[in-house]
Amino acid sequence: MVVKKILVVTSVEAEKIAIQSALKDDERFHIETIGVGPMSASAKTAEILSKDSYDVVINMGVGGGIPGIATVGEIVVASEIIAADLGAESPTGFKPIEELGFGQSRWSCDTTWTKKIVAGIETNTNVPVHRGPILTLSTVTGTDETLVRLQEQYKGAAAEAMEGAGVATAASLRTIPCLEIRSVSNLVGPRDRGAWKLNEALTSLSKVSHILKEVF
Ligand SMILES: O=C(O)c1cccc(C(=O)CC[C@H]2O[C@@H](n3cnc4c(=O)[nH]cnc43)[C@H](O)[C@@H]2O)c1
Repeated sequence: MVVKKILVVTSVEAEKIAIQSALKDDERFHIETIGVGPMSASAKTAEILSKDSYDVVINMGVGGGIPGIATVGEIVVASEIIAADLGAESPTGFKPIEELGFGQSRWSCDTTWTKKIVAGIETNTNVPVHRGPILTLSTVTGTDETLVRLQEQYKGAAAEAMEGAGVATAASLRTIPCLEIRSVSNLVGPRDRGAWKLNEALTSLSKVSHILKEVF
């Protein structure tokens, strides 16, 4: 597939600036901010996609790493994007939206592209990289209890963030493939906002953005 136009969406301006510095000399990339959380992400991505045509949408930004899998400064490339809190609680556990018969909570990310991105990062940077499911949540996880529940529910999940499933929803309505790449700013678990390493994560994000020019 010839990729002529790529939409990269981030939550906030700092993420956009980190990525733009790496991609500014490649006109195929268009970078926009879409706000924090799945609702804003979905609505704003849908609006952008209604105005121009794109071959692929990539949600990039900082995220929480699942302990034991991905740590601060490392990169996670989504194999799958999962709306982790979309469903219903029940006395026997969480039921995803598919089980309720109302829609979709999982979007697969193109294997060829994601493996090429991982290989490119491994070959050309010193930034450790993982490929695995990335969870989307409306609420940032802030307790060990929630972390353990998510780890049991979504075995192998590598990171969590707040926008991927919203972006994937908007992209899939136009049958445009969607990818998600997160740079880990903090570990998922008990809330410790002071421990978030935003600068470190933004530096890694900028480093790995260069790879996208080779992959597409
Ligand atoms: O101070 C807080 O506890 C807090 C609550 C909600 C949002 C924030 C933000 O700073 C925005 C989060 C922003 O960054 C992504 N992100 C980064 N780490 C995580 C995480 O561990 N879990 C979920 N999202 C995370 C997220 O995608 C947002 O765009 C702070």
